[in-house]
Amino acid sequence: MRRDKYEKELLVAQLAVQRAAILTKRVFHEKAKGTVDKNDKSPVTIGDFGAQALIIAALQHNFPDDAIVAEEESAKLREDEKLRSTVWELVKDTRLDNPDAEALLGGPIRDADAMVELIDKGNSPGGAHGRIWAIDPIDGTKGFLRGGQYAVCLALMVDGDVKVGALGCPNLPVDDAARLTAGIGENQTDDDGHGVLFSAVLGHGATSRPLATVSLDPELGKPISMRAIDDLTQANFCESVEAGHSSHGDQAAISHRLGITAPSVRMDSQAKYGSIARGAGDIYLRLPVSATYQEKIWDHAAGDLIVREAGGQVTDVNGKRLDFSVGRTLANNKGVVAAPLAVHAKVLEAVQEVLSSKL
Ligand SMILES: Nc1ncnc2c1ncn2[C@@H]1O[C@H](COP(=O)(O)O)[C@@H](O)[C@H]1OP(=O)(O)O
Ligand SMILES: [Mg+2]
Ligand SMILES: [Mg+2]
Ligand SMILES: [Mg+2]
Repeated sequence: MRRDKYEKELLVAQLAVQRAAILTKRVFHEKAKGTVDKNDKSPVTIGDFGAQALIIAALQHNFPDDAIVAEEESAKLREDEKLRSTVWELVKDTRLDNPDAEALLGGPIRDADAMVELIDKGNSPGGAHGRIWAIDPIDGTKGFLRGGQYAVCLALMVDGDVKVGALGCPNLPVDDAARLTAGIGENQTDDDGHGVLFSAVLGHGATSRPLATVSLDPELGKPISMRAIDDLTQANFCESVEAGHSSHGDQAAISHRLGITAPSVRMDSQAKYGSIARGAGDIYLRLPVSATYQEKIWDHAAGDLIVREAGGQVTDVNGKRLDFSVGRTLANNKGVVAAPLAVHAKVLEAVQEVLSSKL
């Protein structure tokens, strides 16, 4: 079956993520310099709002009829004049160092009022109909603050199915061959050799390219694929840093059951999906810690597609594909199990054995 290549959507998504990541990197460095408060939540707040505004501006310019589900809303900015002007100062001079690319995204936002309004365009309830973009302007808040991993995430869903995904990971190595190491979740840098942009279009594979390379050529990326692994004992698995986001205990039991000897690699954000998609790691486990938490679509949409297009399978703990068609959350799913297609069933079996042994 011939599938739509979504060329313009992919290009706009890539450039929008690249532009937003310029802003998040500036915020990170200004935090380090003490220009923004290091100790409260303000760096991430500034980065979240600024990145979301820039991405929505690009989407509205190119696809004005599309709906948007984004993580943040503008209430805090409307009531805090100082925060609003801090964010605006950053947004107003964040641009791509490529005039054609910048023009494609619609150029600068008009003023601070327009910026605040753009942020609120991300309030769609989501659902199973039409074109809906999902945005997480900074995924992995804690990683961003720690100087570990975070991601700028954007995906397009059409009738509830993810068609296009882009993930900007400023602190991951550019080199696809760099295996995950224990220290990747902290004290990373976005200097030379770091910053990668993963993307995928349904039916057309997944790619990676340097986050810093701004180009109007959507074909610039190198194809990525998961590592072929038949001996699961040699697998390398990754999980959240935060014990409150997924069950480290269950994940350790699953990995033990699979005979995996390497310790887990802990890192924040959808950088985990990108990392396994390019074979830097093999398995991503996200076992629920709470019976009530519903995963958000913007935390998974891009990563789910990128892993599947790289030869992986992504399901929940019951073996169901992630269902992006039911609103702003993955209300029909529990947890995430992502692994190369050939071994996913085996991993899922271990997941279910561990979970049923707890009942
Ligand atoms: N109680 C929770 N359980 C699972 N995920 C959570 C929870 N609270 C927040 N998150 C979100 O989980 C994602 C991070 O997951 P990870 O631990 O894999 O890095 C983030 O999107 C974070 O939001 P945020 O986007 O604000 O950082
Ligand atoms: Mg998130
Ligand atoms: Mg976020
Ligand atoms: Mg958040």
